[in-house]
Amino acid sequence: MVQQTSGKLIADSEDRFAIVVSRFNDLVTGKLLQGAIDTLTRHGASEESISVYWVSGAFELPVVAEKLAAKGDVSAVLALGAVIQGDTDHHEYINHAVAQGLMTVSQKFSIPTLFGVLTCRTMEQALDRAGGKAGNKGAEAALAAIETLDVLRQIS
Ligand SMILES: Nc1c(NC[C@H](O)[C@H](O)[C@H](O)CO)[nH]c(=O)[nH]c1=O
Ligand SMILES: CC(=O)[C@@H](O)COP(=O)(O)O
Repeated sequence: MVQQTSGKLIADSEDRFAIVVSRFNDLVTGKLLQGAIDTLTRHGASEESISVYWVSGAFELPVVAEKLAAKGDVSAVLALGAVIQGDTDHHEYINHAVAQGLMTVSQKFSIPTLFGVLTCRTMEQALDRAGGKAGNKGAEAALAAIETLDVLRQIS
């Protein structure tokens, strides 16, 4: 019989969630943040268990995520941002650096560090993924945080 483990979509009362959100394109990131908070609370997290930290741009997400993970008093870090392509390749450097930086935090501290960063070509694509027809990447990150924490609890 194959043993399978999956996580419950109900936050544990001991879970503490840190959300790091970037202000660049805050028309979008504010919606990602609200989606994340709404999803966490709808799935059992108390408002008191959620802390929010604002940074300038997506490129600053990993350094704050690392500091929070290193402190050892959060269960998961959700990183929310919206990178929208301009006229140059700048967005590519940001996107790859942020993704790698957040993955490094996750693996270095064994704390779920969720990639809730939109990497879009247009503002329309971003809005579609911040509560529009393509969902809300912040809400997705919140669900992934809750489920991953439960899987980790079942392993250790
Ligand atoms: N163009 C976008 C940026 N650029 C700013 C960088 O994230 C960073 O703050 C700056 O390079 C200083 O280190 N940031 C976004 O979040 N979204 C963008 O579309
Ligand atoms: C992704 C960004 O940093 C964006 O603002 C850069 O725009 P541009 O490529 O036109 O300099």
